[in-house]
Amino acid sequence: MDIMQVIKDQIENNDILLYMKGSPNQPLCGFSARTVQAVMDCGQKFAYVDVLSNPDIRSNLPLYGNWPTFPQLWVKGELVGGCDIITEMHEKGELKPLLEEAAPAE
Ligand SMILES: N[C@@H](CCC(=O)N[C@@H](CS)C(=O)NCC(=O)O)C(=O)O
Ligand code: FES
Repeated sequence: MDIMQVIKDQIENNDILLYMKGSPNQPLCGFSARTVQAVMDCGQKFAYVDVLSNPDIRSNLPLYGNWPTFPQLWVKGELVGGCDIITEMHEKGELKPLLEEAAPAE
């Protein structure tokens, strides 16, 4: 499948999706570590893609979303931001309500 279609499917099929370096339990960069910590603090389930083990996604997602770096948090099909934006939103108390709104009701 076309890589842009793979990315589109991932974004459309996961309401909370974090593209990061490494995994939530083992982030492999400080930017990804800080971001995944903020997301985990909010207590909702989320999907992630490790761009270090997916080089095609690493090289093409920046074109897809017009955002050059990782991490990238996508919520309900939209790019919310990277490390700076997500940690700032978390500090302001804005991240948790956004993720609660996006998460499927249990
Ligand atoms: N200011 C950025 C910091 C993230 C950043 O600079 N990421 C770099 C280093 S991890 C990156 O993704 N570079 C492109 C690449 O490694 O493919 C943010 O808020 O997310
Ligand atoms: S991997 Fe070097 S700054 Fe993220």
